[in-house]
Amino acid sequence: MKKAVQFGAGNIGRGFIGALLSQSGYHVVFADVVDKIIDKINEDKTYTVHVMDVECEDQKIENISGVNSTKPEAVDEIASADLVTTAVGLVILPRIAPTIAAAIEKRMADGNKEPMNIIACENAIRGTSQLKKAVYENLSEEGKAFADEYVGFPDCAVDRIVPPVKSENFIDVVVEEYYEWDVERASFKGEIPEIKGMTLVDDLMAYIERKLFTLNTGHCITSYLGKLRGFPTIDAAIADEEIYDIVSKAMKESGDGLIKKHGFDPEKHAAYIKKIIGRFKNPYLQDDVSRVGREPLRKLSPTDRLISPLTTAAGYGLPVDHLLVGVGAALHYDNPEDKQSVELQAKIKEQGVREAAKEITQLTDEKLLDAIVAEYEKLA
Ligand SMILES: NC(=O)C1=CN([C@@H]2O[C@H](COP(=O)(O)OP(=O)(O)OC[C@H]3O[C@@H](n4cnc5c(N)ncnc54)[C@H](O)[C@@H]3O)[C@@H](O)[C@H]2O)C=CC1
Ligand SMILES: O=P(O)(O)OC[C@H]1O[C@](O)(CO)[C@@H](O)[C@@H]1O
Repeated sequence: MKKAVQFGAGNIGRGFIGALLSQSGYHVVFADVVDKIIDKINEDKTYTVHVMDVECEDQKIENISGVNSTKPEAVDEIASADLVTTAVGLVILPRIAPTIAAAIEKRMADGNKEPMNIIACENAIRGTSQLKKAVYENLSEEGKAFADEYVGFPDCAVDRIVPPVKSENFIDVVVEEYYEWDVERASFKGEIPEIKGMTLVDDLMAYIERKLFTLNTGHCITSYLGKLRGFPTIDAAIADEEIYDIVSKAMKESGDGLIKKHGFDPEKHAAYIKKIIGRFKNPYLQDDVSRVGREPLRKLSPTDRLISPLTTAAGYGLPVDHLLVGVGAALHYDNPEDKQSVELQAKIKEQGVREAAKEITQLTDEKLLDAIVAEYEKLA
């Protein structure tokens, strides 16, 4: 049986990627830092994915085990794996890189020339490439040459909404029915693995931007406006007519930029937006606005879901009024439990909103910055 190591036994690890791999005939080793989860996986050897949507279904996930990712056993598991996937969060990738590098060195020492592929399933532009860079920083020169030949690093886009939902068994997960996992065909080494639900694509950047700058753009604007108006969850926020109006128009503005940039079909893109807003309304997910808005500094960075669509659309001379409202709302995000939100609010207090926004977004267009400040002030 083929073996996959899934770094991160969290929502996406258990509710999406690990589940698909197990359903595709892999033994899945979950590598995490939380022993409680690892121990439970090893004890039960199964958990349930509750698909809760228009149609509901329970899926039993089997052929699984767990390992603490910081222990030497994790290196051994990777050294004998066919596939490694991650869903740990972008900031964690550099922390798992030394373990992956050690496993590649071990494969080389063992003379194991079977190809292995590593895919980072994170919300980011080319997350796998970022992981590869960190792994190579930890490899010897021989290790790098070995990895060049036998280790593939395909980038991907991942789309499934999996919020943490309390259930009787804490390793069970609640997911929406929809999922999309687009992986760059050209970067695989060896035979491309057959995985149910994985779509091979050639123009990955278009897929990443389509997902990140449609779903994630609309989702985070819903969360920031929802938080400002006291809505606890995404479905409650999107039910507010004004929020719905701003979010759908912001997604359209982002979409118009994407259509110009990637040549998407406008009708199909409008249908894609409509489908996503329908997903935000799923009442079973009870998705907390603070989860979706988490880490606002990352979300306000130049290449992420708020600023990149803004600069793309503005670059084509297209309207960006509702994206600007989204940025203004994000700057208001105030959650004492979120380190980045605390840092954001401290920066605004210290430097004023214009200077803080300029530093965080790295925008140089003075008119856009003026408009962001105006939206921020309107929302105050
Ligand atoms: N939850 C969602 O709906 C979606 C999340 N994503 C992305 O997937 C990634 C994971 O998100 P979630 O699953 O929601 O987060 P999560 O917080 O539920 O899971 C992350 C897991 O990584 C583990 N972890 C932390 N440090 C680790 C380390 N050094 N080694 C191994 N495991 C470690 C944590 O203990 C946790 O179990 C993020 O990049 C997120 O942006 C992408 C699409 C959907
Ligand atoms: O995981 P991030 O990047 O913090 O953002 C949360 C977003 O990711 C998702 O979990 C899935 O794409 C969305 O639910 C949400 O828009």
